[in-house]
Amino acid sequence: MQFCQEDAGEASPERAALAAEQARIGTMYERLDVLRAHTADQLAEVQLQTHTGYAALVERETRAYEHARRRAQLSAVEEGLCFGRIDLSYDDGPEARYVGRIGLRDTEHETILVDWRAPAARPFYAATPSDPLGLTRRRHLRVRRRRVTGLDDEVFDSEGLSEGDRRQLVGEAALLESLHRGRTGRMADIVATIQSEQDRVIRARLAGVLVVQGGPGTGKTVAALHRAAYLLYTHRNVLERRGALVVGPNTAFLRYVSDVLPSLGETDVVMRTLGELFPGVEATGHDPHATAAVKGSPLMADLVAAAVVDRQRTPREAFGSGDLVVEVDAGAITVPEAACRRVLDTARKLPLAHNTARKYVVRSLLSELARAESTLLARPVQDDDLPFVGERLWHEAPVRRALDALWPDLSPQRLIRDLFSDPEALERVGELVGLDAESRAALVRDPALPWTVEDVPLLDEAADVLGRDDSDERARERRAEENRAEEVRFAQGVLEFTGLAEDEMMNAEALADRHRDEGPRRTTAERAGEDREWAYGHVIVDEAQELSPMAWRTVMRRVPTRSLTVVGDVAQTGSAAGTRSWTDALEPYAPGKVHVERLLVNYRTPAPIMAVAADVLREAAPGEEVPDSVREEGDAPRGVRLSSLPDGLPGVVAEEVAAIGEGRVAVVTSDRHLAEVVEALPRAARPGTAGDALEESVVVLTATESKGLEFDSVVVVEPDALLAQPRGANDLYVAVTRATRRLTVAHTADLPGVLKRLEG
Ligand SMILES: Nc1ncnc2c1ncn2[C@@H]1O[C@H](COP(=O)(O)OP(=O)(O)OP(=O)(O)O)[C@@H](O)[C@H]1O
Repeated sequence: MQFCQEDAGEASPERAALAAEQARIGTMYERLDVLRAHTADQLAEVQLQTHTGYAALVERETRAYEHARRRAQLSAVEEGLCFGRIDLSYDDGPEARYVGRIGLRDTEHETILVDWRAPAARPFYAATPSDPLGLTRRRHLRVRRRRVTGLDDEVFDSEGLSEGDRRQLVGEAALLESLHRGRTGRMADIVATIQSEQDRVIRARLAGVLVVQGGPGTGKTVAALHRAAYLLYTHRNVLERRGALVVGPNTAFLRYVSDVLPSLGETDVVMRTLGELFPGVEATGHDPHATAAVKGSPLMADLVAAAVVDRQRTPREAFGSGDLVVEVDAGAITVPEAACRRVLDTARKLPLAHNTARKYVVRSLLSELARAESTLLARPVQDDDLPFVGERLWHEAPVRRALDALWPDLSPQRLIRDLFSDPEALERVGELVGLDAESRAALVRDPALPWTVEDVPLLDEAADVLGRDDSDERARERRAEENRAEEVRFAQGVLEFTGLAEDEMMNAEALADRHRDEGPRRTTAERAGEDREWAYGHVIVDEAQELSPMAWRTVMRRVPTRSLTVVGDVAQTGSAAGTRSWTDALEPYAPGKVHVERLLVNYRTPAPIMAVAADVLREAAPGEEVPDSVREEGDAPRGVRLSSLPDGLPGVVAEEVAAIGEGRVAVVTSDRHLAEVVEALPRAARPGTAGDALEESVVVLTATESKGLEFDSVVVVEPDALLAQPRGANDLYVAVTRATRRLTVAHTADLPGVLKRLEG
């Protein structure tokens, strides 16, 4: 049942209902205005405080931080502050509960608006006719600029409604209205129209690995982002300290989804592509399919470990002589082979990473060299003095060079660059771990080339095996830890003294953390983003089917608690070493703790386009189900035969631009035709160039780049070339499922069999 301002008659009950809701909504906005003014006053007042001393400073900074955050939150909720109402029936009478972006209380502390993430709001999303959760009615409110423009009611009246399907949509009219809106190049939040199957995903418990598997357009991404907002709200204490990380396939995608969390009032989340997970490297390019397949394979972990051992050499391996002979100022000094071997064997057995064990190697060999020098000079030296003599020798270049050749200080970049640019080393190390000649050849690269996305997990693996000589740092940390308990006690005192503890603005641990070395200005997200070893409280991985076994190792290092949301569709896997089975990929990391939820309804693509997609899916992933489209009706997809791309494509694209009006068109092509398509459409945008390509009216993308995105109209170019790519059927499936309204397939050759439906 649905009504809006325009169709409400003079004194109709509908008009009365609108007026009543308008009054309620008006009260909420009045309250919002009061709170905003109050928060602005509080912030100004805090900023003017001039008391000195640590407690006053802490109080000022904590209050300023929280007031500023509250102010940002209050200003982000202006549009769509309240979007729903649920009516519940209790023995002692009915209750009407309003649901919105944030919670609000009136001056009497009575709740006038429930935060959408709060347990009290759950029935709004989760109730179905077969399980109404105590609701008699659910109402969606359409509000524009503080004015109630329409209502959409569902009555959960057991007398009047038949047993419904559990998957029945909630608020169908509100949902369809939001789905019909033109695309803007940025994903919007769906807080007003979350569906019950999505709500289960959003509110699932924090612990363990939640996999959200679903076909294209089933709302996996948007549900995962709402889950992040929900978790940050519900588990603020844990997540504020450890932070949350969202991993997406590329920067265009991250930009596409970047408005969702701020619109839900959450800004403190780290968003990274896989190519950015290793601080200091920003990889965007990909390796060719064959190389990517090798680099993603779990054998690479063995290869990296073996490459490190390969750099730990005896004098014979490094210089061709059994003894270590070094030319120093005093003359040639010699450490016998047996002594060298003893030091190196011991170092290899130490339970230490390579760079940490180096300290032992260097110290021990310097002592041996010091002894050798004293023999050469016939000047006996006491054992106690060896370190000093060694220290002096360390300043002689030949000594450093010799020790570096035996056990070098290695950065991950140096290890991988040296290995991949040295076919002999690759052969030596590769053979040890069982890597065949073809795979070894695929790894050889020019050291001057930039890192690829597929290199990043290898660098991360190397960093793990190499370790860092962080003994100074650790000594500092030990001292800091000793102070920490004291600081937490002190912070607790400050919180109690200032009354901040009662306001629940902050806990003592978080306050103590904030005032440690780094000072209060850096947010958790900033600190986490720069630290490779940061352990996040929760990690969300989107388009997760693209992750190789090596990439999973990288992600898992960032979340030792294994609290993850993994979002993807194994039918869309395009990358060479991508995931085919969630269980195989994830169970080893969290045995018994992997839970798969399936989303089955497609909110993006109308049924006529999904019929085309279904034919492609049978080829790409036989046995996988095509999700049901919410929208039955839609423009018929079409095939257009062109004499050539330059002659025909601009006309097809112009027709699409005209057909969709304000919306966005994507031209999706194979890697092979990319340059030709770009040339044929000189005014179309490309990702990675200035500005936001997705906000332009026409953008050209490869199938890989189009993953996770959506457009009002999609023109797929030369489908046979897409099919000919490795995992080409998956790529074509991705391409044809990006459209929200129109799909055109432009081709110069015959249409491939899977698209025969478009002939005629
Ligand atoms: N409950 C909902 N209300 C309104 N819009 C929705 C809802 N669920 C999903 N959508 C919309 O459907 C579209 C597809 O959602 P999303 O991109 O999250 O799907 P996906 O499953 O991640 O797709 P893909 O696998 O193709 O990347 C988006 O525009 C999203 O806003």
